[in-house]
Amino acid sequence: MSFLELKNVSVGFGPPSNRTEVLRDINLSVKEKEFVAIIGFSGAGKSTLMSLLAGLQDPSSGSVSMKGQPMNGPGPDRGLMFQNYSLLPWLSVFDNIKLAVDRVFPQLSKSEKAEKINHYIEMVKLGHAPDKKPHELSGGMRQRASLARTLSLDPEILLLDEPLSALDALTRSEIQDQILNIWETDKRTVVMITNDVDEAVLMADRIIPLTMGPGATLADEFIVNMERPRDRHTLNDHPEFMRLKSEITQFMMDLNKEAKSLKTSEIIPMPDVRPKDFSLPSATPRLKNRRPQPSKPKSAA
Ligand SMILES: Nc1ncnc2c1ncn2[C@@H]1O[C@H](COP(=O)(O)OP(=O)(O)OP(=O)(O)O)[C@@H](O)[C@H]1O
Repeated sequence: MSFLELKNVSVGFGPPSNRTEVLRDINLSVKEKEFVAIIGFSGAGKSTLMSLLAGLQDPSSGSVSMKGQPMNGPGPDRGLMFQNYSLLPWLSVFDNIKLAVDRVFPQLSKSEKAEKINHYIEMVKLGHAPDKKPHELSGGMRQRASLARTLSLDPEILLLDEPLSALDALTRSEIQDQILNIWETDKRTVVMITNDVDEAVLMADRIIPLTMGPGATLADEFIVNMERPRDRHTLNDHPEFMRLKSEITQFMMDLNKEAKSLKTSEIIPMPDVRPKDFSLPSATPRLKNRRPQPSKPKSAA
């Protein structure tokens, strides 16, 4: 049985007379403890797909299920992490996480909650900053606080929606390593959306491209057959990394080219309409009068 499953799912927005089908005929089956990356271009429908997996969006047709049960709205068993950190600005790192822990684990004592919160703060290496407010943190630290909050809910599946795309390359690598460490130690199921081929190959077991929208669907998957833990320092020389990177990049470029050629073939022929001449007969002399006219040379008497 699949842990998470989408069957023939389509999602459309707008009234029937002006409907846009964003996702069409999506089939996805994620196994428990698997790390799946979905890669796609901006605007393809990646966030819509993530909202479906989180239970924030209902499919227009088809079914979404987790552990064999139909998905009914969002729940703490699915930990969602976005590109924007969504921390409450007036609360410290500790209190931002506490807010979530209070909600999901009301039965825990105060000290049990504090232990749990501190455990995840340490895990994401923010042990020096539990009392800091979001505006006192760097982007990477905010994203780590957001990761700690997501993890503190003990979700069965982590849904990561381009969580690192706003970060600089070094911070991004650091948090990638932390996510991988957590995934390797805790062995949770992860679905991550990214637009970065290197990131997908470094982290995932399988990479599934999302085609260009409207009517985006999942293309054939690429299996990442590389031993773990993967060493980012030697990755660029790994033949499997090089092969996958080149094949996936080529596939995505072909998707882009195909989408562009579809768009240009959709040009609607327009009637040959010429604009009417609205100029006033008096306009030219009036304009002329604004400029000082050069005085005419006096003719010799
Ligand atoms: N609630 C909505 N109502 C109408 N259209 C929507 C809605 N949500 C998304 N869309 C449209 O669906 C398409 C896909 O949006 P989505 O945010 O899923 O793309 P994306 O791949 O995540 O983009 P990006 O990478 O730029 O965030 C867009 O054209 C968007 O305008």
